[in-house]
Amino acid sequence: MASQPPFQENFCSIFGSSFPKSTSDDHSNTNTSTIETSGLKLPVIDLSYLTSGDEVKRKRCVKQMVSAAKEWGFFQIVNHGIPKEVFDMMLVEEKRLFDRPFSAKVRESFTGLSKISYRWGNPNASSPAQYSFSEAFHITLSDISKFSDDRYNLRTTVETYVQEIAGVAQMICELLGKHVNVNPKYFENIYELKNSFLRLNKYHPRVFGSELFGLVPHTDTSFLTILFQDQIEGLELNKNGQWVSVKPCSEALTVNIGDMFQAVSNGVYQSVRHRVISPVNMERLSIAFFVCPYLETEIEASGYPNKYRRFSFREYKEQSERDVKETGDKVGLSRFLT
Ligand SMILES: O=C(O)CCC(=O)C(=O)O
Ligand SMILES: [Fe+2]
Repeated sequence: MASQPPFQENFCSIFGSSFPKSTSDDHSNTNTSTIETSGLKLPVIDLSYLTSGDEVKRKRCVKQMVSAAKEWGFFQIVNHGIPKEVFDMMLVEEKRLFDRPFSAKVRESFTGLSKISYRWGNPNASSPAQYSFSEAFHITLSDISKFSDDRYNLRTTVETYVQEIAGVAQMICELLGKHVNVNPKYFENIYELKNSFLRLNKYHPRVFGSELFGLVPHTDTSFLTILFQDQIEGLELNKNGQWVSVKPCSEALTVNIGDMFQAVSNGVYQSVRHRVISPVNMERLSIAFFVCPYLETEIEASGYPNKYRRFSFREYKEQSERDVKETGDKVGLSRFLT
């Protein structure tokens, strides 16, 4: 039984059978050409300096991270301390999950997850450039204990993964937050933030030779996102209007600032738009961990004058969902300016 969602049929039923030559066709106002990172180098931060006992090196490491969060909104981390087996096991489980028949993946209560945890394509797309050729599972931390089917160690593998990645996220959030006087209450115990979630992404090879989006350009709604990916490229971030490709590196995790961190840092740290270009002739897998507050958490900027008005995370999410439904795109923080 087929595991792949019926992307082509779905795309053609929405937009007709004419595929765009490339997604850039629909972005006439923006510069969509990608440049290599050779000239512009995404910062790589060696986290071992944080615990080496050398205060000068520790400070330099924090400074690098702070600069990257301000200038790029993205950086890669190496020597983060998570054993390789944790990622290997997680990839095995991710593959297994996506390899299930499509009919099982869309079925309610599959593995104890709710129906909305599985997503594919983009039901809100109003143009080809808003369509994502990928499928994903959203697993909130509060869902993990509900996994009914642990035949393949899915629950234990995901629990271990989240524990490890939440530890790294905790350290980064605290360091970045402290530097710009963000209220530490936001990052008190990240592993307990049950609204945080994992998003398992599977990108399908491009069809009809067209350059299409695996994931349409977006910013993350989280405080912080930590991404693990296989060795297939495709992720691009926008720096000063240009798309810069992020080179896969087996030892590195990619970290990015989300909208909530931009808000609480009063715009000092940048939540940057990024996208995934569909791979050629092969599949691509990634796992993103999103640190999110509870729905009722009040998000307050910490600066003078405040750039953003106070809002709850629920308000932000509901507004974004409405905007996506109406326009195919999230308007984001610009709606919450003072
Ligand atoms: O798969 C990737 O490289 C990026 C994933 C991403 O941006 C997301 O899930 O929000
Ligand atoms: Fe993202």
